[in-house]
Amino acid sequence: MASKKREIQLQAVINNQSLWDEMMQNKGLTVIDVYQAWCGPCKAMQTLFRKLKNELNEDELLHFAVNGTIVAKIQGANAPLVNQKILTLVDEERKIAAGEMVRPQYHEIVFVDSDSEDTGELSHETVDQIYTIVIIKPDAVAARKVQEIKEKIIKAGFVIEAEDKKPLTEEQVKHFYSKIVDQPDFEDFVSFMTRNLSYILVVSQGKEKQSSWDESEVNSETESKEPWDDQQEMAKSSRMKERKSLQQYLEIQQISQFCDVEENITNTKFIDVLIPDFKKIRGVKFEKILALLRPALFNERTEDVLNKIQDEGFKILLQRQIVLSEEEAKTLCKEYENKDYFGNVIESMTSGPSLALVLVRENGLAYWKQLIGPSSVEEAKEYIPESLCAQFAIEGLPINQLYGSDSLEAAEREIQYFFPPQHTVALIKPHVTQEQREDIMKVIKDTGFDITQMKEILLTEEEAEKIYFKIKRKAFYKDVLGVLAEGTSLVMILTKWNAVSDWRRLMGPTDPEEARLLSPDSIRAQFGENILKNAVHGPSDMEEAMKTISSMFEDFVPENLEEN
Ligand SMILES: Nc1ncnc2c1ncn2[C@@H]1O[C@H](COP(=O)(O)OP(=O)(O)OP(=O)(O)O)[C@@H](O)[C@H]1O
Repeated sequence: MASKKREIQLQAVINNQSLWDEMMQNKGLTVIDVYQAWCGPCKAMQTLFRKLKNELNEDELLHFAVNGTIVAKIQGANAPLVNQKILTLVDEERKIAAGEMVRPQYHEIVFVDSDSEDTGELSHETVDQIYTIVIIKPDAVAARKVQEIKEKIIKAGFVIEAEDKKPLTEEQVKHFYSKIVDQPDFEDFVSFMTRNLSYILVVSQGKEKQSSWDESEVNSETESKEPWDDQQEMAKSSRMKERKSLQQYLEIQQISQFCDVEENITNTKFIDVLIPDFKKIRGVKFEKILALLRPALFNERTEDVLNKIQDEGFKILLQRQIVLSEEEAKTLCKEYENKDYFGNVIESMTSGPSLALVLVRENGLAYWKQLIGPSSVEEAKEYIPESLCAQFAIEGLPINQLYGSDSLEAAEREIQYFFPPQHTVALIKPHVTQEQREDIMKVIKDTGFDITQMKEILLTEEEAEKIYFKIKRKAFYKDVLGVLAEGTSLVMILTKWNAVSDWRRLMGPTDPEEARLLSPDSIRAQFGENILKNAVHGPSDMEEAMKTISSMFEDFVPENLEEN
């Protein structure tokens, strides 16, 4: 570390174009601080720069533009973030100088005048958070490690801001793994990553100061000797640093072998390449709940209730009519078991079909509870007349005609119970382009399917038979084989309640011409060319689905399989 007393030239003032052009010729990393002389926080930033310059002792390195290209921008006097960014970039420059890494391809950041910045156009360039991206690798996804890894990350106090399960595109692999693109087997690696499902997590630090797993204490004595104005801020930042290495935590938990991690990301552009709508979804807590319209309400006012539910911003993911058994009714009416009318409640609950729904919305659990109101109609009418309980009360029935899960754990249990998952197979045929494949996979996910397994395969005659055994004797079978031999197909296991018939509905009629007439939103209508090149395939019943799954995915063990 440099002596604190060493005289250094901290900064050069740039106040005209030619000085700017000259500065942009600098070798290495240049930090450019744009500030107003009267601005308080900017003075604190100067202190931070002085400290970093002293500690790093890198006259050639401490800049924020690299070889004439602006590579990052931080808005506001956010000392910890600037500190972190500089340390990361300097570390990168050192590695490049030592030949340990190749210089990344920077995308130059364009500066615009403040008017256009006010429109928010550029706000995606930088963020006020430091993120870590975790890619759970395909073999770990196939081994169903995702849930365990996510739970551990959350338990350690980190926050999962966004997540997605998909095969990465070539561009995404090259972007995330830019540091290893020169390795000899990189092309094989790209092909492995693009043909299999990865799970992407964008993680932030969370608010906790010290998480339970972190036993390393910061030496506060050393820190208190630092004479800097903003030493409190710096000490806090360094304490955060102690606890925040997700990579370190994954290693301690012995799960780092399943993940690739990129830490200290302060530029959402990097994240956008992997999760394009990150800005929109970050921090948004979409929650799935089970809701129920009890028989009397279902019988009388279903449409009004469903409209109201959608007006309140809920998406109805799944719905089914179900006549409850006495035991099921007792479980769902537990809150009334001490009331003298409990017997009548159970009688009415089992008297006809209820409507079970899976609803999803931001903060869905709390929102639904508040929306439906109290459990008794009397209380609702007196205190919360706008609640659904009061508005949709049924004459002579004292209880809330709507039910909702009590907690997210209960919701998960109840959804599994009322909507047991089923597996089916989806095949995307070779004529479908990469771009169309991605569109189809998005439609599949948006319709509530989980893509549980996936493989890209050239369907030889022998492999094709595992899927098309039912039409082996048809006259057109040879033509089907011909279409499949034209290139690789994507074969997936899709999981969801009612997966077999819902997938067939989503595919649409066999002939795309007919599909465009009868079901214009279906996949075959949108992506099919003719009856042979009709984009996708799916089994016609459970038996065919299970037979295909067991022959195409030998290691796959179905989970919670529906018994019908
Ligand atoms: N009359 C036909 N002429 C040519 N090809 C056909 C004909 N009927 C079906 N096919 C092709 O054979 C595939 C399998 O036929 P099948 O009768 O099983 O169709 P499906 O059950 O409607 O659709 P899929 O099985 O593909 O989900 C179809 O997807 C289509 O590409």
